[in-house]
Amino acid sequence: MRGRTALVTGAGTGIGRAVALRLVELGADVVGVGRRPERLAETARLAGERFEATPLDVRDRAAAAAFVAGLGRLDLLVNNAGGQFVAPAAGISRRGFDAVADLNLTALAALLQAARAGLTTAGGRVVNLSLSAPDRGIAGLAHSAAARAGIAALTRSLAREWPGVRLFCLAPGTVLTAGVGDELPPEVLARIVATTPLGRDTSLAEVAEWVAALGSGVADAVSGALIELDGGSGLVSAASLTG
Ligand SMILES: CCCCC/C=C/C(=O)SCCNC(=O)CCNC(=O)[C@H](O)C(C)(C)COP(=O)(O)OP(=O)(O)OC[C@H]1O[C@@H](n2cnc3c(N)ncnc32)[C@H](O)[C@@H]1OP(=O)(O)O
Ligand SMILES: NC(=O)C1=CN([C@@H]2O[C@H](COP(=O)(O)OP(=O)(O)OC[C@H]3O[C@@H](n4cnc5c(N)ncnc54)[C@H](OP(=O)(O)O)[C@@H]3O)[C@@H](O)[C@H]2O)C=CC1
Repeated sequence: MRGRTALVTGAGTGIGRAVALRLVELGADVVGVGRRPERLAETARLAGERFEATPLDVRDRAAAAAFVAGLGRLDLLVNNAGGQFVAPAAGISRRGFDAVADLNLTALAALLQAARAGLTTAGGRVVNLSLSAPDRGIAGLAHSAAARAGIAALTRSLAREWPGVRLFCLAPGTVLTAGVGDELPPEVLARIVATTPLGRDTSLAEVAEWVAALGSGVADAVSGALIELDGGSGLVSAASLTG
């Protein structure tokens, strides 16, 4: 990855931080964004001088577009920033649905649009983070599942439209980050992991390694693919977070 520039959204915590650190380790120059400067500063401390942090809310269209345009050539874009709240569909208000759809799909699409010129110039690669089995439905995450299924469709569509740019949709199952721990009680996480065919979660290091591999060109014969990094959980039955 030496000599290549990568942009990682949500680089201050969890998966985003692990991805940023792995890319730096492999020689890339990494730009990391997120809303909380103190979280990004911690990633910067761990990563060293080839990591540059910029506080940015990806939902702020004007700021995000200006920032991405300023980067110029872009070899790798990792759209990792995302999240949601768990609620039955009947308990999700219009604002709640819009907030989750915007963060996880519409803002991501806008960032891709802004990055198109830089990615095309570089013959770049894109890894869009999603969730395992969104197209099979997730009880308790109707808004997020809809948005994440949209990411897979967006990834395929752009793979058809943007010649020379490779796009991947990487969909982890359960990755035991602090973020997921804040959203889901341990018993729910344990139940999901236990019903996974491989009987295990997906580690941060595994997600980071997949992003690095896809970003480095190992899968250059592929574009538009949905890769479910979930121990097979999506094959058995779609998850239910409501019991
Ligand atoms: C097999 C699958 C396993 C699952 C694996 C998933 C893992 C992960 O995703 S790990 C990442 C964990 N972190 C997160 O998910 C982030 C946590 N969530 C948030 O940061 C926020 O909820 C948000 C960014 C998604 C939305 O924030 P914001 O735009 O600031 O929204 P507001 O607080 O202003 O609220 C807007 C709207 O939404 C309603 N709302 C918020 N929380 C809930 C809730 N728990 N239940 C129902 N509704 C909620 C809120 O009330 C507002 O609506 P109105 O009241 O109508 O104004
Ligand atoms: N952990 C898991 O089991 C799974 C996670 N995922 C997805 O992987 C991604 C990372 O998850 P994980 O690391 O576990 O969770 P985190 O909550 O730790 O990561 C989310 C990151 O996104 C950033 N972020 C959120 N909103 C914005 C915004 N508006 N602008 C810029 N950055 C933002 C957050 O930083 P800040 O708040 O400072 O802005 C944070 O660094 C998410 O998209 C998540 O949904 C998918 C499947 C499973």
